[in-house]
Amino acid sequence: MTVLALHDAVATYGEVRVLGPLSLTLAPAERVALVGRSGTGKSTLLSVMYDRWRDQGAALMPQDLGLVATLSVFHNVYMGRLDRYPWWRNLLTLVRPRPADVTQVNALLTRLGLDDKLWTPCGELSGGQRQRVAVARVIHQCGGMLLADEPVSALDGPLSEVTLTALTDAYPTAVLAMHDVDLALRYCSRVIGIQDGAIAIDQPSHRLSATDLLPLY
Ligand SMILES: Nc1ncnc2c1ncn2[C@@H]1O[C@H](COP(=O)(O)OP(=O)(O)OP(=O)(O)O)[C@@H](O)[C@H]1O
Repeated sequence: MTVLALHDAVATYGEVRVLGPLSLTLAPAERVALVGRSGTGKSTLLSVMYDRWRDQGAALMPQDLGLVATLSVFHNVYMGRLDRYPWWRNLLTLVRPRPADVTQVNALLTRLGLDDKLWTPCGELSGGQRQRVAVARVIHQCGGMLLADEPVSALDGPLSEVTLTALTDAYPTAVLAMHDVDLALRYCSRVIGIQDGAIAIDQPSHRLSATDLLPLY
């Protein structure tokens, strides 16, 4: 991956500008936390990044997860790679999953504490379980970089740590919108604080403490 850049990016809804103009660069192996008050523009910035960088391999885990409730956990995770395979392979997998795919998906689910849910429809899972399925799907996708919107907001304690470790092992280059500033400081090398659609803080994590981020909230 080369350095990625946004120059004077702007986002509007109707007549209302909610983001920018905003510029930033992202270097390979840089892990960025986006922090800031609810409604300040973090999701909007992630979607601008996804629009710009998807052709360069960016993978997105959206805040609403985008799972198919009637399909099993296996099939939802498999969907991370739908566009890699021909249509007939994907169609066959719907009816009769290949053992190699099942083994691969199951290993990921085991790491995330979900292996007993392999064939459960996603509509029958708790919020935290569904969030981990979306994490497994984006890891399975094997993109060049990760854009994730609150990937562990429904998890706590060791589960949020296990999940963030799995995500960051799979994606050395990532931008994660996070509301937990302690996790953001521990798992990310750089913190960008967003305030009213603009960058208010942009610092390496080791130079910041949770108190430094309080003015954003
Ligand atoms: N579809 C939409 N139509 C109109 N306005 C929108 C839409 N989506 C978001 N907004 C507005 O854009 C602004 C930024 O929203 P955004 O979702 O990016 O914030 P956020 O920082 O991700 O919030 P949260 O932490 O609550 O997810 C907010 O003022 C919001 O009301």
